[in-house]
Amino acid sequence: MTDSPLLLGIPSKGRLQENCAAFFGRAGMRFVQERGARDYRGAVAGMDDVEVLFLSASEIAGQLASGAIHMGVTGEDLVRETIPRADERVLMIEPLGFGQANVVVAVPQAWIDVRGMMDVEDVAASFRQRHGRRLRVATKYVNLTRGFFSGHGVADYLIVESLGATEGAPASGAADLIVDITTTGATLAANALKVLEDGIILRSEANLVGSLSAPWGARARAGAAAVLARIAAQARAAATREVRCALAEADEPLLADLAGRFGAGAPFGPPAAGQPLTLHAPAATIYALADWLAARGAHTISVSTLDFVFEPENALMQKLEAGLGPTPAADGARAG
Ligand SMILES: Nc1ncnc2c1ncn2[C@@H]1O[C@H](COP(=O)(O)OP(=O)(O)OP(=O)(O)O)[C@@H](O)[C@H]1O
Ligand SMILES: O=P(O)(O)OC[C@H]1O[C@H](OP(=O)(O)OP(=O)(O)O)[C@H](O)[C@@H]1O
Ligand SMILES: [Mg+2]
Repeated sequence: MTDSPLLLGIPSKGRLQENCAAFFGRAGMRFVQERGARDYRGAVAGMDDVEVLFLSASEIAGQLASGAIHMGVTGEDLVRETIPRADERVLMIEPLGFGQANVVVAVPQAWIDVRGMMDVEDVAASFRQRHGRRLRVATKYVNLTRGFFSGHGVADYLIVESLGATEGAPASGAADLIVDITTTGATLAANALKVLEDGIILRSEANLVGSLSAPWGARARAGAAAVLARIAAQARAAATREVRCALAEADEPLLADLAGRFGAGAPFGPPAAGQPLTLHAPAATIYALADWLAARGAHTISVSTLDFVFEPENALMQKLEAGLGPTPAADGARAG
């Protein structure tokens, strides 16, 4: 009986690739491609239960939906567009803080009276009368567009499916307005387009996503637990500073006061006589915390960053386990 390792989809090109590699790097995961950069399968050094597949961001969304991979990094825009009723088929485990982009409705700047979706509804209604045809929307986000337009009562329009350079469609006459993704707005501006005031369909960013239809055997779960433990430990470390100081009366009431004022904990307890006090404090509080400690006679208040803080409980793995339900009795049967 075979039990599949965790199949983890990582963007191999495009906007998300570099940030994604850097993210896993910070979490202590180094990808090994034995046959060089063109090898589309890989491993993670020191993680036997994980196999990495290098795919495009849109393929990752598709393979999470079909259950061909267990976990992957992709944009929420692709998840919502590619997977009907996405919340039944995948679990958004954690937003990753990169790959931010908005899916928006944009119209020619020359349409000065058109500011919001209500105006688009008016334009759509009068378009056939005035031009003898329906309003045309160029996009590759066909499903997101349909949902958003129907939510705003716009029905009389035609989608022109676009495979690239969507922003050029109004100028070339291929469509009248567009739905596309934007980050800086530079491409929209260069094409004399403007975003409607209520035209943000989705605020997207890269997410760590789990598949609810993949065959989650014991080995895949062990692989996920290993990956999520490092990610959680890195995230905890990034939000925390370790503060050490010499302080004569670091007793329980003082520690309670520190927790209440600054959210600072003493994970190793009150120090023994003559030993330094070690605190873990939210990064944003350390200057105020240092002042407060100094006012109480502390000296050599030393602040350091941390690489990892591992704790026995892992909220990310708990979230995944809750979404997956209990391990099926005969894991091996479907695993490859
Ligand atoms: N400014 C941006 N423009 C487009 N996508 C962005 C931007 N910023 C972040 N992204 C994210 O990157 C994802 C992948 O986009 P990208 O164009 O890099 O993919 P790709 O590798 O070209 O894939 P495909 O060949 O399937 O289009 C987007 O769906 C989105 O989630
Ligand atoms: O708001 P901006 O910062 O200008 O970015 C938006 C542009 O970037 C993306 O294209 P990309 O460069 O990924 O090329 P593609 O269309 O070939 O995927 C997107 O489709 C927009 O055209
Ligand atoms: Mg692209």
